[in-house]
Amino acid sequence: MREGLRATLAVSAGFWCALGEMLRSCAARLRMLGALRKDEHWPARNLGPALRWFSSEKDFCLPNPSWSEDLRHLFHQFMKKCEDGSWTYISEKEMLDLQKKASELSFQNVKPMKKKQFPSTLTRNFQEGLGFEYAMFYNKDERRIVCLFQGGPLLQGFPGLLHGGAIVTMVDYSISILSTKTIGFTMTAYINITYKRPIPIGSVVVINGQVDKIEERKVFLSSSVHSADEKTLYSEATSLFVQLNLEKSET
Ligand SMILES: CCCCCCCCCCCCCCCC(=O)SCCNC(=O)CCNC(=O)[C@H](O)C(C)(C)COP(=O)(O)OP(=O)(O)OC[C@H]1O[C@@H](n2cnc3c(N)ncnc32)[C@H](O)[C@@H]1OP(=O)(O)O
Repeated sequence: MREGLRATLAVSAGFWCALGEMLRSCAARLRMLGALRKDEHWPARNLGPALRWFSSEKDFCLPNPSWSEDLRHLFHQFMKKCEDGSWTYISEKEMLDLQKKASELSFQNVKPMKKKQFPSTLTRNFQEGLGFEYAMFYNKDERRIVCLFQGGPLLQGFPGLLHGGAIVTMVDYSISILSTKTIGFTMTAYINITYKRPIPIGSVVVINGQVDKIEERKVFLSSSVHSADEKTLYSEATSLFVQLNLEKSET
């Protein structure tokens, strides 16, 4: 009898503990949402207009008011490098054209997307200054890409620091454009990134990507992420991109 009572008490204590934990977690979430809603930058109330579609005409790679002095300075430096033709600026239109072409591909049983079915790429789905602010430059002869990147507050991981997933997203996106421009449409087979120093939110970093080797459909690339003054090495990555085998996948 006593054993039964003890077991019942243990079960009910466990139940109340679990319920308490659940309520505390709900309260914390509500507090967080409340705090975010008070933040004037929080876009949740305004998600509709925040979505950018394939058809967007605006060049989001050009400077906007959220860009820091460092980002503007580097952007103008690279625009100068474009004057002799060694480097070319990759406009939003060029990226969207690539994306549109990619959306028309039929491979690995994925049906081509209908026009306007999906919003723009992940890196462009944030309001100005809150997510990924970047501009890219391509050097065809050297098979290199440079991405000037300023990560906003919605990309936070540890307080005040960029999330590693956001960093690798920007690296992956930059070198995916490089490999696609080098041999045609490719997909990431692997990317191996080492995070050496944390990146503060809002700071400007320079992503350098280069093609190391091409073996038939395989493109091996390496990349680094440095501070704007090149003094700090934040991350390094090696990766393999594989050219899409469209013939194989269409069968
Ligand atoms: C569509 C792109 C648009 C880009 C335009 C840009 C702008 C606009 C869109 C923006 C887009 C951003 C995009 C970001 C980049 C992603 O985020 S891509 C998404 C993440 N990646 C994926 O989901 C890929 C999933 N994996 C796959 O689909 C397939 O495994 C792959 C990678 C396409 C390769 O498959 P496959 O064509 O059947 O090739 P397969 O015969 O298996 O392998 C070919 C060779 O590669 C080797 N290989 C394959 N995988 C591996 C591996 N993991 N490790 C080592 N070797 C490997 C094989 O051993 C083989 O070597 P060889 O025997 O020839 O020497």
